[in-house]
Amino acid sequence: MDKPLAKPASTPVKAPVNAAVGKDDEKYIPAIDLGEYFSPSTPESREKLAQKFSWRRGYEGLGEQHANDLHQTDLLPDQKEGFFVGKELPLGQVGFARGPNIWPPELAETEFRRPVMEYYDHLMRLGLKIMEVLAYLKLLRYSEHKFADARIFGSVQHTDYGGLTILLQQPGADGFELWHAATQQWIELPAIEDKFVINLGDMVQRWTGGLYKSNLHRVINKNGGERYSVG
Ligand SMILES: O=C(O)CCC(=O)C(=O)O
Ligand SMILES: [Fe+2]
Repeated sequence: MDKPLAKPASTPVKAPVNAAVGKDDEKYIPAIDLGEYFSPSTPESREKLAQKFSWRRGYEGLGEQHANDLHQTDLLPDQKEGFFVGKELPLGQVGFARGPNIWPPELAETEFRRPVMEYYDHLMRLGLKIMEVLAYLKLLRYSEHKFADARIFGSVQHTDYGGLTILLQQPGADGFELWHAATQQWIELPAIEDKFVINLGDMVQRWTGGLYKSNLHRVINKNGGERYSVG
């Protein structure tokens, strides 16, 4: 059970995070002084934190976010600023928003960095709980491919609509094919023992602004028998 991180009553909280996550009977309220964070001592100290990094951590300035509304295109930039935090990672990571956090140097470790990361860890655990509700496992059996109709496949070409598909295929039971857009051809992916095929779905493609692709794939079971997979 996590301990609430509430500050002692004697400490003034200028702008507490307005979020509490119910966990059984307890509430987890991070004691993060946002007022302190958003009032840097000098504009230069704020500038040092700005999100000029490719991994998009740190400060995002007032008016930098400009959402688009398809029905009303004359809307102006948002009047909010933000601070983006993620898992603490070394430099040089491949992928979306992955790298070290950019912390405000003028705020004490115990006042800002530690409660922010503790709340981040708490939300990660909550996220996993929510994923338990959304995630499912499917056990698949494919018929042998002996169809005259060219429109019939074990699994017709598609992209996965969700987040992540983790596929375990029976060794030797090939049949998974991946569309390689650059060469405009299907690539056969052999089923290898102890190896997963990870498919990213449409939601991840949208989420990462297209950096990670929801790739087209299909299954043709030419193995001369049934084919099993689990995902
Ligand atoms: O069975 C396989 O190898 C692929 C299954 C698949 O593409 C899916 O379930 O979305
Ligand atoms: Fe799929």
